[in-house]
Amino acid sequence: MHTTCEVVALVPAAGQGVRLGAGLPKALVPVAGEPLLTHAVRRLLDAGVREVIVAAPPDGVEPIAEAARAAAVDAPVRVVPGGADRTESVRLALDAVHGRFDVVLVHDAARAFTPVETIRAVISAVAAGAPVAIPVLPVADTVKVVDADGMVIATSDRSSLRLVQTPQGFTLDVLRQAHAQAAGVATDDSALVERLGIGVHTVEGHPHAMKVTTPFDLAIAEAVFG
Ligand SMILES: Nc1ccn([C@@H]2O[C@H](COP(=O)(O)OP(=O)(O)OP(=O)(O)O)[C@@H](O)[C@H]2O)c(=O)n1
Ligand SMILES: C[C@](O)(CO)[C@H](O)COP(=O)(O)O
Repeated sequence: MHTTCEVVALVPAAGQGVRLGAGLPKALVPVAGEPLLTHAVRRLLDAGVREVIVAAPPDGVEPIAEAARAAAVDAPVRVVPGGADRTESVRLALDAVHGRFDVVLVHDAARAFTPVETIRAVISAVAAGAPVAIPVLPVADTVKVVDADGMVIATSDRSSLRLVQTPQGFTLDVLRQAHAQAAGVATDDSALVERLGIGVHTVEGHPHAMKVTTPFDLAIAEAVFG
């Protein structure tokens, strides 16, 4: 990694975790005795990130701040109220970035176990000149397109398909431009950049960057990382 590279990370953690159904915001759900958010922030700091800005549920900022700050002694963390969807939460965290950074990462709290090496690979790609870099994995299953009745319309060519993970890395200018100019909600931030016609680079993702979405994912996380 470029040692002089200044990196800020935005961590959308304002989701309720409806699909997990744990009865508390997903970022606070424990694995190995610590909240998902604590694991996520610790790995970002271990990868060399200088500042972390977390988007929290607007009615629950304090417990999120506590979980984020538990990642390290004097953890350089700020917490802002998040939005109604992931895109808005990222934009609100982005609005809170002050100063000059070479790279901005956007990283789901729910991908709490992303290896430090994967985070560094994303940072290095942007530091080396990519305006945007995202970690991806190949698709292992056959993929079909279905209609509203569940009938198959087509079988996709999976050789050109990739599963997309986080952190996603950007130059600050590109991420700001994407959120200012690319209208509408998207399921990831690189899609906003695509709408500007800017090329999105990929780096190799990692199975440990799995998103904890369902109770089964949580059981896997506890079995592997607990
Ligand atoms: N309004 C929202 C919704 C989601 N997120 C964050 O975006 C990441 C990816 O979202 P997802 O895994 O879908 O989390 P939830 O929205 O909490 O899940 P669900 O859809 O099951 O409620 C999570 O870290 C989540 O906290 C956010 O910051 N603000
Ligand atoms: C950003 C993301 O993790 C990339 O795969 C994903 O798109 C988030 O989707 P979600 O439906 O909001 O969990």
